[in-house]
Amino acid sequence: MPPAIETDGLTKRFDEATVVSGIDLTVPAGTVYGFLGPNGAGKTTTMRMLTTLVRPTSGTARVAGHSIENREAVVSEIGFLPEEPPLYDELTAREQLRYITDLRDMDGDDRIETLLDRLDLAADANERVGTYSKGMKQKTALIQALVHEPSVVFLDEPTSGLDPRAARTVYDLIGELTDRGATVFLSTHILPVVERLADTVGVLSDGSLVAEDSPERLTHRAEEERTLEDAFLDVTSERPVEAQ
Ligand SMILES: Nc1ncnc2c1ncn2[C@@H]1O[C@H](COP(=O)(O)OP(=O)(O)OP(=O)(O)O)[C@@H](O)[C@H]1O
Repeated sequence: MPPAIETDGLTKRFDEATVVSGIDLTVPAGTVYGFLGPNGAGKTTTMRMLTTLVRPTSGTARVAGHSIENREAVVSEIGFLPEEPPLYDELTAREQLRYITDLRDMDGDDRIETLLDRLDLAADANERVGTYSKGMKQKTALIQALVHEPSVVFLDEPTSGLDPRAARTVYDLIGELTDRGATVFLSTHILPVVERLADTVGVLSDGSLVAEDSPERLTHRAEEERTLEDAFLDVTSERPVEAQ
């Protein structure tokens, strides 16, 4: 089976600034890739290239077997929960989600109801999105990213604004996605979650991939027992953590 995501020298420059610099990464199908990096490292820009929202300056990538040049083919295979999800304030959650399944020309009503139930949003799903709390909007956007059962899912801080119960449901959903063979590209600053869920962790710093390994190997690289947070601080700093 071809990798779910494969990049070759993926690079993005904005004017003079290189914000993503020659990234080579491979994500096998059916796995969770934890994508870490300090603020401004280039994670969102990388995700925007992989989801065809921004064109790379150079380099290439394939997602779900399609070149990212082929926007329509990639978009048909992926789900994306961006940092600032696109929702229509004047629609209800149910209308918003039906709009998405209609756009994708699918009969998704059962799946919409199942996900609304799972995320405890069913009772409010006929209220307008504009009246929702941050967490309720996040739940709506998350369902929007998953409703069409995509084979590759990009999640940018999926539990942002969610209460602990809803966050737990999201982690369960991520596990269910990979159980059925889907791939999850997960960007978050919540390192214990990455430690628990990710098969592979990639750390981006100043636009470059500075470390890539399993969470276990990243945390056991040094002699003594470390957390993923220690490893993260180490590979994203000029000096090793121990020397500070
Ligand atoms: N459209 C743009 N024009 C110019 N610079 C941009 C643009 N988009 C992003 N950048 C710059 O690219 C760099 C990387 O931004 P990006 O949003 O990809 O980082 P990030 O790793 O997602 O950060 P965070 O963890 O804070 O969300 C930043 O310096 C940002 O200012």
